[in-house]
Amino acid sequence: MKVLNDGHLRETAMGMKPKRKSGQGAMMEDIFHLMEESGHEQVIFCQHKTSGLKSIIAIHDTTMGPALGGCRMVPYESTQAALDDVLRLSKGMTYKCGLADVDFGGGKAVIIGHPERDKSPEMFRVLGRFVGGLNGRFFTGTDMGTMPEDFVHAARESESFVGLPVSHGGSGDTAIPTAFGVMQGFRATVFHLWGSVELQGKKIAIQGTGKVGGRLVAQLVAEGAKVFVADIHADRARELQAQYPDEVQAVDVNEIHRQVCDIYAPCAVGGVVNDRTLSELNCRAIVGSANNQLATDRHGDRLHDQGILYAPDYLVNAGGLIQVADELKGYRHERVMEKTQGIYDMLLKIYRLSKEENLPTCRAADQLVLERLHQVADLKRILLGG
Ligand SMILES: NC(=O)c1ccc[n+]([C@@H]2O[C@H](COP(=O)([O-])OP(=O)(O)OC[C@H]3O[C@@H](n4cnc5c(N)ncnc54)[C@H](O)[C@@H]3O)[C@@H](O)[C@H]2O)c1
Repeated sequence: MKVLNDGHLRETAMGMKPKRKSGQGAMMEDIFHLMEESGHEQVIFCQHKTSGLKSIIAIHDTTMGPALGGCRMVPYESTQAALDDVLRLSKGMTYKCGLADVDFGGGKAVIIGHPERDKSPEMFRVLGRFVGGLNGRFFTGTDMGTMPEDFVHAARESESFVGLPVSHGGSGDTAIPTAFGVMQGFRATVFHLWGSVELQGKKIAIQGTGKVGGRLVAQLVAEGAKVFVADIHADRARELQAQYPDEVQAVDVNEIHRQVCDIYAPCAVGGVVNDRTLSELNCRAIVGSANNQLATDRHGDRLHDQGILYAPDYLVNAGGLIQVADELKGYRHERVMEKTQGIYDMLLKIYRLSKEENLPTCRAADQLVLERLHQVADLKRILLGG
């Protein structure tokens, strides 16, 4: 088995920047350097002239099973930017699958193009054929810039697609298990800090009140928490305040991370724990659904030094992944929720490991992923007959 590089998930995918040479052939050399640095197994470039498809598929690690990860459509400014993104995101998926205890590895696809101008059914059928050609090594579905309907076209060409509309056999809105998983994160965190899972009276600041954040507000209010909300669409936050005048307070979008509270819950964009915000935080813990909340692992170290408990985002927001992974076994909602509940125990395990070894929680989580990878690799040494 290849050994993953520790950490650096939130750094560039490759850790160290390779030298970029000019001239023909330089790109290929760089790609192998990048793949070696980040531990990738395979990178596939796909292009199709008629439909205009330009896509990169990155398979990071299949020790635990076929690679699984969304397909993003972004008008990247260069092929290199697309490559960097797909390498970073696919590696992140290995870590997410590792802690979510699903039998999948890390992968991701990107399409270079504008989601509003460049899409066509033909483009997604072509993607379907390229993904199908990987013969079950990679499964994909929606991500930024792609919609369940896009993959209805892709699914005509291969069975390697998840997250289709419910009318086409998909499992529906992943925000439901994602929010449920974040609630497990809240409970484990208050239990670790205050010895009880009760959220009654806890002050929780939610940044982003969309599909996940909006659900969290309703669930937290039902449990008696005091909730602060902020959204770049300020009307969304104000509507929630109007709906729950005694429990919810709308806050300026630039102030939410400074709110004096028990838990700060980033549920919008990544990189919110950075050089600027670190000294402005007034929370006891950070637990939220946003991907890549730490600008770099170094910011996770700083949180640890500041005594702020950080729930690793790739564990806490794994409910959506658990749902789409379950589609490939014949979707069962109860099974998804049961597995998502496991986020509670896994987070407590990370908090304990962090305390015992005086390790930042983001590094404790990475360590557990590496242990799982080694365990799975070891059991796969046993030959299956037939
Ligand atoms: N939906 C899922 O299943 C899922 C799964 C895993 C991770 N996540 C992550 O959780 C986060 C929220 O997902 P979602 O499905 O609720 O998305 P969403 O688009 O429904 O909601 C995001 C909300 O954040 C607001 N927002 C955007 N930028 C903001 C900012 N700078 N400050 C405050 N608010 C801002 C938007 O106006 C929107 O209301 C995203 O980072 C997403 O990648 C979601």
